[in-house]
Formats: sequence, structure tokens, C-alpha cells
Amino acid sequence: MRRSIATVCVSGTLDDKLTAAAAAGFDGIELFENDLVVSPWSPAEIRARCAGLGLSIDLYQPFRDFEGVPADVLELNLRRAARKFDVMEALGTDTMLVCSSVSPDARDDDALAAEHLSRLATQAAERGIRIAYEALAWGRNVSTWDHAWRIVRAAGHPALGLCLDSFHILSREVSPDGIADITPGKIFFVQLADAPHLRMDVLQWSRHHRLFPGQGAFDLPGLITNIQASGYDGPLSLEVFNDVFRQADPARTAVDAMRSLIALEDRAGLHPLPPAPTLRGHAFTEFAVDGGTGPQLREALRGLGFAHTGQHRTKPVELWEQSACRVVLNSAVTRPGAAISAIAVSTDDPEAALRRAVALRAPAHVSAHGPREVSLASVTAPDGTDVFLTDHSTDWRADFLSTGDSPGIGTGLLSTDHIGLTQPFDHFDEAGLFYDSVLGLGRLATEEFAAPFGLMRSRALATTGREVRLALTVALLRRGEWAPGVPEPQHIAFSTSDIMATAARVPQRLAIPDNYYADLAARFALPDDTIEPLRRHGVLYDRDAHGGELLHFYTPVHGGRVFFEIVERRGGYDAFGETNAPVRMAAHRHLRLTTGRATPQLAGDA
Ligand SMILES: O=C(O)c1ccc(O)c(O)c1
Ligand SMILES: [Mg+2]
Repeated sequence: MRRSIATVCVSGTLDDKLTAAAAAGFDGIELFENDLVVSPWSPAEIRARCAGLGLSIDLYQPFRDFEGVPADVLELNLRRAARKFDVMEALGTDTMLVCSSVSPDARDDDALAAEHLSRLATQAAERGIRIAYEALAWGRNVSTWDHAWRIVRAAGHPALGLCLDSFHILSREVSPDGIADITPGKIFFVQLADAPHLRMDVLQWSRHHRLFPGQGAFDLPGLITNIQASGYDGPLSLEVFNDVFRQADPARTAVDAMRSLIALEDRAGLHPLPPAPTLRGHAFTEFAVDGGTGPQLREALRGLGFAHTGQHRTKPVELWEQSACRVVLNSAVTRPGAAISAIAVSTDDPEAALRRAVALRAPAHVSAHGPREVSLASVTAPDGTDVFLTDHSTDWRADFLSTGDSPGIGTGLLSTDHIGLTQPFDHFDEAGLFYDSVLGLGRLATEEFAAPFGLMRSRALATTGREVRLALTVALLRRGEWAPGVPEPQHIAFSTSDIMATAARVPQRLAIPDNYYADLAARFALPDDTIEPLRRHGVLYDRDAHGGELLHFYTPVHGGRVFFEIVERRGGYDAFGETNAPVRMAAHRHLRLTTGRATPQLAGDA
């Protein structure tokens, strides 16, 4: 099927948008009228530019407030349409989108609407043009797909058909099942958008919060199946109005859009991709460090009971270990500060995973290494983090010479529980789709919480068996000038089966205010002898609806950006303790203000 994108989806002028759409591999575009109106190019020049880029203009849109009006207004509307047909002729496009009227002048009279649309279609047909009628979810009289279909069917005009827009369909209560029974050939165009479930005015929801397929909550594969059943074989076109995408780099947004469509076609069974990889667990996590932050991270790892077990054969790269927790410190990367530069996950077939990633337009590589070094498949995530894919046959440890050091009993850390990555504001939804579609991490809950420096959104992704977990966070609004929080913090959470024993052995624990424990006691009705050890160790607590419990503590921030978390999950607790994140943020800020550096606040009591 042809893949199209509406020019409203991406930022920029028409030139930027066309370049981005073509570079991302789209076959065609929907030309939104505003983009034409503000363009210095004539319609003929736009046509030539599109042709030069290999893009067809599949739809001209929107034409508004046409049908059901008094006779004199109808004549004006037909004349207005004739002008647009002139433009369309010069553009070389043959389908015009007419959305259901929102005008107070429009009468609630299906027969009248059918008659008017039929007249428009007659006038269009004389110019070789077709009319695709779309029910806006907030249309004055026509707001559902089935109502639009009744009118189109009643008009019975060969040049009049439907434009189906997944947002308008799935934001309403009318079931999409009947779409399969629409007369073959009467669906002229299909627009696709996803959206989160929101309780708000539907126009605001549509104009600000649409997302690319797979980024929201709508069942788009199910809808596609119905549309296919009707025999539709025209373009699948993305039409996404989104406040963030409107401001973001159009080239990236267009690739994100293309990925969403390819993933949707896979899910709907239209074009199957190589299957998503089965991830077996976190293999290691790599920090890029510099001369200043390297020593801080080393000290922090030592404090957590890690040992420096391996030294890379050829590079200034260190392996630190405790049980199945593995951290790599890489000083070879020339970037200032400290940051999680790569996460490595083990999977059965890295090659197949890479093929899927490439098919999904993800930047995939097989890393070039020196002699005697293993080559690792990797994919770069939207925030720049490299995701390495290792399997049992790639012995990445062979790159490291043993230092002879061993962690001994350590502090009881067992394995990597999750990785927390704050996302760049423009790329949060892109990141969710990336991890979901490319790596097969399912989306768990999305939470919002009020943090000291602004509202935050967090989205958890994980494998079904929870072998790999990620927590992505982002500010709900772009940061302003007052930004005292840690810039884009990142963390690794390690698991323990005895949080109190681990805490007793880890001196570098973030101090948590007494107020938190007073509130905890009240909220969960916890007795003093439960609260007291938590308070003494700076351990935070959460409980889910099923009685599952999370006990966790944090370290100070190291290298200006990264920190560690230690978690003990009890009774199947499956979340991330997001409710405690504001406490952590305030405590990190307090620590910075009172000490000016990341020193331990709680004495080790081992
Ligand atoms: O929000 C709008 O006005 C609008 C315009 C054209 C569309 O196809 C649509 O779905 C919405
Ligand atoms: Mg639409």
C-alpha cells in the first residue's frame, strides 16, 4: 500500500516538509491548504517539486463548511470550490477532502446534505476531481463515520466517497466494525492518527494530542483490518496534529512517522517484519565518563560493592561487576560529564533483531572493533543511547583482561532491575515507539506526577517476563529558564533480595526527609516498627493495589547527571515507585544546595 503523510504532521515550511517526507521514504503527501497558502511557490512549482522528490499529492485538504446551507450560501460555496479545483488542477491532484460542516448555518438534514454534496461532486467530476467526505468528530450535524456514509450512499454519486480518519472514528462511541461493509470503492481516502485516552473536548484532543500509530491507545490494527475488508487499496496516510511534532525537527518526525506506519502494517498483518527480538536480560550498561567524572563513578561503584574485574584490551574501558550487575566505564568517548552511553541486552538472534531495526528505519550498526575484539550489533535510540544486542555466542567479556579483582560478597546486589532515562522533550513519544516496535518492549503504565521543578510524565516499558525494563521520563512542558533540577538525569536500578541488609552496607544513600515517613505511615497505615527501619536507612516504600511492595533507596547524583537506585520488589510489585520520584528530586536538590557536591548524607551503619 502507498504510504502518505499530511503536511500538518511536521514542522517547517512546505519546502522543509516535502524534503522530510521524501527523505523518510513516503510515496505521497496530503497537502494542507495553509501550507500552500504561505508558500512562495505556485501550485505548478509545488507539483514539480513533489515530482522531483518522487512524491505524489494524494489529497488536497481541507475544504470546510460546505453542505446543508441556504441556497444563496450554496452558490457561494460552489464558486469557492471551483477556485480550489483550479488550484488542484495545477497541483495535479484529484481528490479533495471536504469535512463535515461546523457552521451554525448548516441544517440537520441528510437529504439536503446529500443533494449539496452531489452537486459538488458533479462540478468536481467535470474537472476529473473526486470529493472525499469526512465526518469531523465535532461536526455540527455529522460527526460519525456511519452518518457520513449514509449521506454519501444517499447521494449515490460516483465522484463522491468517504474519507475515513481513525481519530474521528475511534474518538467516538460508534463501533468501526461496520466499515468492513462499506460498498467497495466508496472509501476514497484513509487518514491515520493515534491518540492517548483523554477526557476532554474532542476538538482540543484532536488538534493538540494526536500521535503517530502505536504511540497512543487506539486499536489501529483492528481498524485497518476493517478498512481492508471493504476492499480499500488507496494510500494509508498519516494525519497527526501534535503540538510537539509541530516544533520538532521535521526530518526526524518524518522518520518517526514512517516507523509508526511500518510497525502498524506489521501489526495489521499487511507487511510482516522479522519478529521482535526475545530479550533475555540486561547484559551490561555503559557510562561514558571523562577525567573528572570517571573517578566519581568509580568511587560510587566501589561504595555499592562493585569490583573492577576487567580492563579492556585496547581502550580505556573498565568492567565493574557484582553478581549479574555489570557496568562498563568508558573514557574513550570524548564527551564531557557522565552519561549512560549504551545499554546492552542479551537476545537469541542479534542479526534478526538488526534486520527488524533496519526495516523500521532505526539507525543500526555492527560496531567496528579492533583485532581480537567481538563485534556487537547495536541500534541507536532516539535519545542517542546505543542499544547493544548480545547473544550467548558473542563473548563480549573476551574483550576484557581480568584484573584479578573480585567483588566478594558485595552488598547483595543481584541484577539490573531497570534503567531510567530522561528523554529529550521533542522525542519522548518517538522513544516509546522505538523501544516498543524495534526491541519489542511492551508498554506498561504511563504515569504523571508533580515534581519540584515541573510536571513529569513517565512511561515504563518491559519484556513480558520483566527481564528487561526501562523507565522513560520527560517534562510535560519544555523547560523554561528556571531549571535547577539535574539536567536530564539517568539512572540504573539494581535489585536486591534484602534491602535493609544492602542499605546497611552502602554508605552513599540519599537522605530522605522525616516528613516523607510521617506521610507514609498515614497513607499505608504502617506501624512504627515497619516505618522506623525504612526511615533509618533512607528507604522509600510503595504498595500496589494487589499488595505488592517496592522498597528502594537512591544514591546521590554522580558526575552531575547519574545516580543509582537499589530496589527490592515483593509480592509481584510491577511498577517503578514513580510516586516517590518527587521526594528523590527534592532530596537531590537539597543535597546539592547544602553540600555543593555529591557526598554521602547517611553514615554507613555496617
Ligand atoms: O481539525 C481540523 O480542522 C481537521 C481538518 C482536516 C482533517 O482531516 C481533520 O481530521 C481535522
Ligand atoms: Mg482528518
